[in-house]
Amino acid sequence: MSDQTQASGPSAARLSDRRAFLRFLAASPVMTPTAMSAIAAALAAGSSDAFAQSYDVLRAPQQATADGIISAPEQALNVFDFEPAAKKALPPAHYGYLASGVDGDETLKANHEAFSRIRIRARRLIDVRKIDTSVTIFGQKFGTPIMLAPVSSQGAFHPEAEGAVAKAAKLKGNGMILSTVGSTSIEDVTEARGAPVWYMLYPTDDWTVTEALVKRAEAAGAPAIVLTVDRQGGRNTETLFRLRREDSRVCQDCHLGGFANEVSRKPMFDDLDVTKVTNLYGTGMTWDYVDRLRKIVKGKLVLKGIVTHEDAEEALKHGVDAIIVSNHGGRAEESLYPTIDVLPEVVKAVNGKVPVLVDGGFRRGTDVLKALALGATAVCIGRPYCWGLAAFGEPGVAAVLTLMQREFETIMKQVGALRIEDINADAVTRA
Ligand SMILES: Cc1cc2nc3c(=O)[nH]c(=O)nc-3n(C[C@H](O)[C@H](O)[C@H](O)COP(=O)(O)O)c2cc1C
Ligand SMILES: CCCCCCC(=O)C(=O)O
Repeated sequence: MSDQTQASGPSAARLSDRRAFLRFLAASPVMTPTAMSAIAAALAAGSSDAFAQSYDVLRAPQQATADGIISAPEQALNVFDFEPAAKKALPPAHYGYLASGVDGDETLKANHEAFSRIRIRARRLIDVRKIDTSVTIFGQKFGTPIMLAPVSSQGAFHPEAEGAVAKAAKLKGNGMILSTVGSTSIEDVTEARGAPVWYMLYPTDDWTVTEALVKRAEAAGAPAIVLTVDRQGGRNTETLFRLRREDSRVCQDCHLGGFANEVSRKPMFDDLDVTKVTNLYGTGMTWDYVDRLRKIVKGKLVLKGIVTHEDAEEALKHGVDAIIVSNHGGRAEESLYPTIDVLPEVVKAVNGKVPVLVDGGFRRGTDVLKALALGATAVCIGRPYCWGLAAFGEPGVAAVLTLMQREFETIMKQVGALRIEDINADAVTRA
């Protein structure tokens, strides 16, 4: 039996109730209906060790990936398994958009690699049978500190786009941030999530348009407006351009008609006059813009893209309610520090005054634990849930969220943390 399965539930020997055992197995993302029936049959036959007998059945779907690419979400061992499946499912240009960093993708790679330089310190002899992974941010309670980062144009990954993501997030209790340039309106996403979502704002160069976006998001119940501030200078998405060489037709179809046309195809711009919008990213934006926004945002104002203590201090002076430490998943600048490495300086500067979230390269439950130990209130993931979406729609997203949450719960128990508040700096050390 895998350590992962063992850590996630009671062993068969301790299970007196067959139905509870089956419920536990059914919750596994690697479980299929066929495997379930075989295990149920083994149990009904009074097998002395049905769990051990059923193990081969449980693993069978994973062995069935002839080309090494999963063909069903339950075959996945971890979130990385979804990336090749997404690549297989998508046109090269769409996969290239998702996969791309900037220039040689150095920041993108560094974000995840940095986690291996942080080691975990585990405490022993703590009763970890019952743990609580919930977090409350701005009065909103989530079942997990793993939130979904804003990712634009999810219709390029799956026809159900952000709607499928929101349904999976509802199922798994994850908070969600919708991009300005999402393929789905905030009203539809809120309905699918069954709770308000945060709204990520790109600062268009037409204030009337920007103001209308904020008003619409707030009318839909968004408790937070997340201003992204890390795209002011432009970028070179080389990986995307390389893959587009294989697939130029798709991109020409999508991007015909220039920037205003491209923006107007996104539902959040419905009924807005976008003819004056030439830029989304606030090339001329300064802290005055944050002040201006602060005046019109009725709820919480969050800055996404902060990577230095200087800017974190400035953000506090300008009345910002939370910070997301982010380098846009390595899509903003080449050669940046990994976000997990700059998180401590931001946390120190903020000194507990506002929540600090972080994203970039989170792929494992241990990555999440490390960030919380370094002072993050929550973390966000971007590409992993889009891999799940692209490959399998809503069930794919749900499986990604389940796998990351399960790994996180396992490591919480292993280090002896019963609640999120128990995870502190003692849990990590530099390798
Ligand atoms: C395809 C794609 C589109 C994105 N679109 C947006 C966006 O519209 N607004 C934004 O603030 N960040 C956007 N991001 C960045 C994510 O919010 C997040 O910072 C990043 O994906 C986190 O890194 P990860 O993908 O390694 O988890 C995008 C990222 C990707 C991969
Ligand atoms: C008009 C669509 C542009 C979307 C840019 C979204 C983004 O932030 C990204 O990283 O890509």
